[in-house]
Amino acid sequence: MSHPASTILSSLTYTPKFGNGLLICNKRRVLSMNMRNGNNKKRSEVSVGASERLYLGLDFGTSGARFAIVNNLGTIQAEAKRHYPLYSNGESRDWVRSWKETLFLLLEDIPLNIRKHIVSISIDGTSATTIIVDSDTGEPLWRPFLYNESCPEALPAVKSIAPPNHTVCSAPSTLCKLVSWWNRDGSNKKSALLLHQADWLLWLLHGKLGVSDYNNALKVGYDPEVDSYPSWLVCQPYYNLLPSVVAPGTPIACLKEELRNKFGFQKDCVVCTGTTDSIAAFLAAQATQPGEAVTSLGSTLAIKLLSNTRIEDSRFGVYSHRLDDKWLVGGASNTGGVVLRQLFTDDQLEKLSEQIDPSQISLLDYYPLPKAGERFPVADPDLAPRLLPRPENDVEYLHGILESIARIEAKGYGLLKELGATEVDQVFTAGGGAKNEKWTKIRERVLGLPVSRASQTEAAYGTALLAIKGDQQNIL
Ligand SMILES: Nc1ncnc2c1ncn2[C@@H]1O[C@H](COP(=O)(O)OP(=O)(O)O)[C@@H](O)[C@H]1O
Ligand SMILES: O=C(CO)[C@H](O)[C@H](O)COP(=O)(O)O
Repeated sequence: MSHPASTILSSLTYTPKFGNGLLICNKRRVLSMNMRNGNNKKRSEVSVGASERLYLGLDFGTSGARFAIVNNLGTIQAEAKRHYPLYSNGESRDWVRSWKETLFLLLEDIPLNIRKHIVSISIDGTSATTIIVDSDTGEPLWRPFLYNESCPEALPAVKSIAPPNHTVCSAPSTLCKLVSWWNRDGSNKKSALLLHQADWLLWLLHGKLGVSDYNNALKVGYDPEVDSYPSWLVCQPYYNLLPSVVAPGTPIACLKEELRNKFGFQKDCVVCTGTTDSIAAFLAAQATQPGEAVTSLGSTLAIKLLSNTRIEDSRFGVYSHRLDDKWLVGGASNTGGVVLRQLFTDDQLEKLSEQIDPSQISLLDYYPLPKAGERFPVADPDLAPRLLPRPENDVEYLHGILESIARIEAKGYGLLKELGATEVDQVFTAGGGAKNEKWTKIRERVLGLPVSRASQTEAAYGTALLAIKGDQQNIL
């Protein structure tokens, strides 16, 4: 069974290069948009060949969503990103409304002369972000469980049915979220269905309810090695809530007619299953050899190491996603950019980072977390943040935080080696932190490995590769 994007990666003969012209608009409109053409000059309108086929990848990350549009050579034609609008639903945030609005705003942001050339669409979302919906209408029955939300009260029940140290045996797992909802009084168990964030957003486009991919379904218990749910899960009373599962980048249906007519997409534009955001980042980096790894430095720190061996150990938050005949071994920490954003603006990060000497070891020893709770390389829902003592000098403070996050990254890769994964020999960086060259140097020193910025740092690019794969399957 091959991972859909791996054959795409091998067939890409063109390493896309692009300029960096940005069109910054006000908040209500697109946050930024790049439009390219083959020779990389930024244009207000990209000229598209009359018969050119374009591919749309949408990344729904932690802090915002982006799209990348590529041609069949992987050349970027357009990109844009938006922060999520803030809506509240009583005392909690209305994430579902934010995600849905952002999806259709991003579709509107695509220039019309590009939209009509898009023949395939895919979406990635944050892993284990879970929505329980009405199986008839697709409308959410409850608020979503976010990727980093823990349901420790469900852990004993999950541990009682799953094999020891299975991926689902961790409080933030999708299965713990499902069991937590199932055990709530008043849950409408009769017509309920579990979807992941990417599945639900894709359903808005194709209208076929109840389909997921084997990356998103990993943390509810799906086994990508045998391509089925395990028997210990099939016999559970909530089994019928689980979505059907296919490979990422599998065409599900054509874009709904009402959307085709509203936005001016191609008549036969297909909508394909997606993946998770850190796998999309791995696909974007186009790492193909065992030992190569991608660290996603987004709001969170997620590491993915291409390994010949599959490793699973929920005691440390380690699990493996399937990629072709190999495994993406890794985990996701709650540390990362979200802590930086709590303390500094992006401009401050840039100016303070310029003053850091990455060759100097920081003696400040922090564990930067946005709040209590860690998933990997320590799986502890009660682990407290450690960000004190704060020095007078913010350059010194930021240096200590960046170095402490690098130490967490190093601990993660060291743990994968101890557990038997292929040893890491090169790290590519994706996500917002990839632009910080001083941080890259600190990480090289702490990891003792070559660290570089991935050729494509946006997960949306990896998801656009899945859309290419879906178009090539011609199965609709
Ligand atoms: N120069 C920088 N150095 C380090 N981190 C940065 C820098 N600029 C932005 N970031 C961080 O990048 C993160 C956003 O990255 P992104 O990949 O968009 O996140 P996500 O997809 O998880 O929402 C923010 O948390 C921000 O703090
Ligand atoms: O941290 C996250 C959100 O950004 C996700 O948990 C991240 O996607 C890691 O999960 P996976 O390894 O399943 O992709």
